[in-house]
Amino acid sequence: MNEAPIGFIDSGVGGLTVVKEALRQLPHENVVFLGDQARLPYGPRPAEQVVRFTWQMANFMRRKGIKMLVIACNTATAAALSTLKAHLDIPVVGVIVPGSRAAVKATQTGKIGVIATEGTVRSDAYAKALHRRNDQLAVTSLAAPKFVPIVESNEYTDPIAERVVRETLTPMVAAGVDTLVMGCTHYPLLRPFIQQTMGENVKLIDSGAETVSEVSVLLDYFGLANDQSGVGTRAFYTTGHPGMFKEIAADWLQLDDIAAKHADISTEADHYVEDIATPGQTIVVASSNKGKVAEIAEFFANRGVKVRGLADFPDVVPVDETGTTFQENATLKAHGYAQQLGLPVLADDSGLMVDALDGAPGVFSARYAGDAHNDAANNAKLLAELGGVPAAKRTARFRSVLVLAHPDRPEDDVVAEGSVEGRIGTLPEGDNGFGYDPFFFVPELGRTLAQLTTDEKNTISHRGNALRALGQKLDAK
Ligand SMILES: O=P(O)(O)OP(=O)(O)OP(=O)(O)OC[C@H]1O[C@@H](n2cnc3c(O)ncnc32)[C@H](O)[C@@H]1O
Ligand SMILES: [Mg+2]
Repeated sequence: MNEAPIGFIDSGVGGLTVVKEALRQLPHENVVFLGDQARLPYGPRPAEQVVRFTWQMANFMRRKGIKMLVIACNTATAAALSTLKAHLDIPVVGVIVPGSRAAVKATQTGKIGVIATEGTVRSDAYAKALHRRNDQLAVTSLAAPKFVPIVESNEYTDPIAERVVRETLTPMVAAGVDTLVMGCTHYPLLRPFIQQTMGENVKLIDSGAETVSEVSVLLDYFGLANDQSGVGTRAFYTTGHPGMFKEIAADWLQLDDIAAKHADISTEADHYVEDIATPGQTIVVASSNKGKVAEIAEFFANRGVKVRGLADFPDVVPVDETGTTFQENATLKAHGYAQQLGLPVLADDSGLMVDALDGAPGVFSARYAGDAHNDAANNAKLLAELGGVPAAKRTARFRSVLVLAHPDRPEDDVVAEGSVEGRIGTLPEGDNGFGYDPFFFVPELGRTLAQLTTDEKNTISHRGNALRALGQKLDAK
């Protein structure tokens, strides 16, 4: 029995048509889905770029500890399946072969139609796969570039969708096929209009649904099935906005409690990398600041890595921050604790730099008012120092420098930094975060850092930016 999840990746929500089928055919399996909505459509993009985007999705999924990867996207299958299969040591399944196999089985007249994105049509992947099975088949391929945007904008039941489908499929109707492959996982959402246009006698092939039957066979073949009783876990990620994603997902999957999360995959390697941090791995963060540890833990949770703070090591001797720069202090902390614990350690030294105060409190941010970590006293002192300074002159930034140190390779530090620009307010706003967050106003968001969730704060904060930079450096190593 294997409890690891199956990963499904797509350029957008289309892959959900495959997930829907997986939930029906394989209810015990744990499922992770990622849609790259921020960069769709994939169809018109050059194949070389689709390969890079697909690797970023695959590397994100590897961090989730998946046991099998399903490329629930025809464009990505056509461009990237062979390279992913060649490098990954888990089974990788694309949607084109299962779709072709079903079409060969279904046709009576040998006339098969394929509708797909420009990229898939250009690759000729379906015609090749069909002809490999039977070179007598007459295959008509047609690009339907307008279908994906209609589905992604949640207009797939509108009259306008019906008109677009009718107009696009005119040449396909004229071709007189008896079987039509929906060669893009978005298209099954338009199925009623496609069937109506093609006529009741034309058999529609849902490549995604066929793929799940293949997944099911492979799970048994490789002994990877999950026999747990009850329904498996489902995790949904989108690189776009979770709001619209949830609407379509809830409608299509008929689930009302969909928790969709934003995923940032821009820092994932766009090629094969060997050392992906895998679930179960633990990182020790050299900090006794709970807020800081929570933010770093949230960042790594998205990558399946567990974070432990110094609170988990009560016997450790505190390391003094005697440096004059963030980097010196972060280095002192990372090495001091790595030596004591004999484990790789990540340290953050960070602080607030206010322009009107010549960069203060800077490295002294934690102990600005004297006692270390008295947030209320630090904030009171900050306000007093800025008394009378007008809003426009209250510009400031947070900076974070991260140092990752290895106990046995002290010369091998990985250093990364990040910052975020903002303005110091006059009244505290919000209850989240820590330190100076309630006074740190981010103009683009119209909110303070204390009004954001941990996840939201990480997407823009100095620490989030530093963590993403660190991830990139580790992947490049
Ligand atoms: O040294 P460790 O144990 O990691 O915890 P610390 O809080 O002492 O951490 P620093 O020495 O790096 O001091 C950073 C201080 O800067 C401020 N600060 C840093 N990042 C912040 C953030 O994201 N939000 C609000 N204040 C922050 C806050 O006052 C922190 O105590
Ligand atoms: Mg400190």
